[in-house]
Amino acid sequence: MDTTPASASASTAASPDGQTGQPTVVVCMGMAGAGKTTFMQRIASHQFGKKETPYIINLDPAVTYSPFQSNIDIRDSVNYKKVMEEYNLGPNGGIMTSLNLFATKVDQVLGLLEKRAAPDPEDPSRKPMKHVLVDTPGQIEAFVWSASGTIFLDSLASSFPTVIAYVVDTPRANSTSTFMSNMLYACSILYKTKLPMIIVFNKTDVQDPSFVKEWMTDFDAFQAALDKEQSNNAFGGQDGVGSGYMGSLINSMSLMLEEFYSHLSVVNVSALEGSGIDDFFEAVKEKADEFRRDYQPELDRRREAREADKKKQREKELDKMMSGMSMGGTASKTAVGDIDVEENDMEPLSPDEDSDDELDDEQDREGLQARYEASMLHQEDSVSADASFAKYLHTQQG
Ligand SMILES: Nc1nc2c(ncn2[C@@H]2O[C@H](COP(=O)(O)OP(=O)(O)OP(=O)(O)O)[C@@H](O)[C@H]2O)c(=O)[nH]1
Repeated sequence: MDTTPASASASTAASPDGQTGQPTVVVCMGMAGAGKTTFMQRIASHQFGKKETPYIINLDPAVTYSPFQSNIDIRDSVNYKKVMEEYNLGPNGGIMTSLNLFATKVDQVLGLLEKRAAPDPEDPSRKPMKHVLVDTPGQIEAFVWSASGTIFLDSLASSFPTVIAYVVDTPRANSTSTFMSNMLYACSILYKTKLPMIIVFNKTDVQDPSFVKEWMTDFDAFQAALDKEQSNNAFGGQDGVGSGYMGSLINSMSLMLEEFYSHLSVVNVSALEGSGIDDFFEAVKEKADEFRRDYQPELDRRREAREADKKKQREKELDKMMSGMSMGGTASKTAVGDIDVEENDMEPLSPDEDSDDELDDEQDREGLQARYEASMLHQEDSVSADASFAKYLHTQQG
């Protein structure tokens, strides 16, 4: 599905200071209980403390208590409990269906964001927002692997630099196997979303995070930890068979993940105590630059490819139509000619007149082709005008 909004090119628009002047969207993800909501609250209050009012979006329909006020909250539009009742769904199905229902409003969400990101003519002193913070459901799969999650992420990324903050529960990642599971999960999110990622090791007030850096940069250190766990029979299995298999699997995966690690930013924070938040925003800045440098051209390339495909398709249809017309033209001319001759009592055409007619036919064809192309162009103009108008309406409504 093409979710590229009309404003896609806005992401490269530069402000007078040479910066793009656009807010960066930070999408917080993480397994249930990793501390996403606490982290969201912490980064939001950090921004308020710097007099940089963030724009907050909550996409978790099932959250019962939110310690911060959201500018856009899925719960204002969709009643998760009613969705479960009406569609006879369990919790995960309820979240996915609520997200699907809310995805129909993605244009409105973008309209509101764009309105808020643009200067306000009525209040020229208003500071442009720097960050849009998005909270997502703890059931990551319901968001990342659902159509609606893709629609939200693609739409945001086609309008603003967008980065993923993947929050990890550090105390629960201190064994090689849980660490590896977390990293594989993060890797699959990166692979699916194709967006720059920051891994946020949270709860560092209760777990020293130094092992993280060691395991991610030093293969021997990871190997040593793995051997230690294996010798304690941490992976189970009889006569060491299970542990041997797990050990070598984790070992090969850690080699495979080396490339993944090299593309990540890693920060250690305590959402509860507030440490590491400056480092986090430094990483966001870096990743936003990376988005503009590496991801934006790819997004633009994909959009251009889609447009080239559409153009090719139109040309194909035009060719089909023209060849249909030339066949139909001959057939109908014969038929009409026959009737004309009979009904109007006209003389049959002389060979000379016939060849003149072929020439006229050719000119007609060229003229028709030109008119068709012109009308297609006009249609394109009116489509983009419609899109701009729709966008304008959204911003007016917002
Ligand atoms: N010690 C400590 N506890 C934390 C930290 N961050 C979050 N917690 C605790 O971890 C628990 C889960 O935190 P939440 O913020 O609700 O986690 P979540 O990822 O939003 O959870 P879901 O809403 O279930 O997806 C809570 O008891 C928090 O107080 C931290 O930095 N340090």
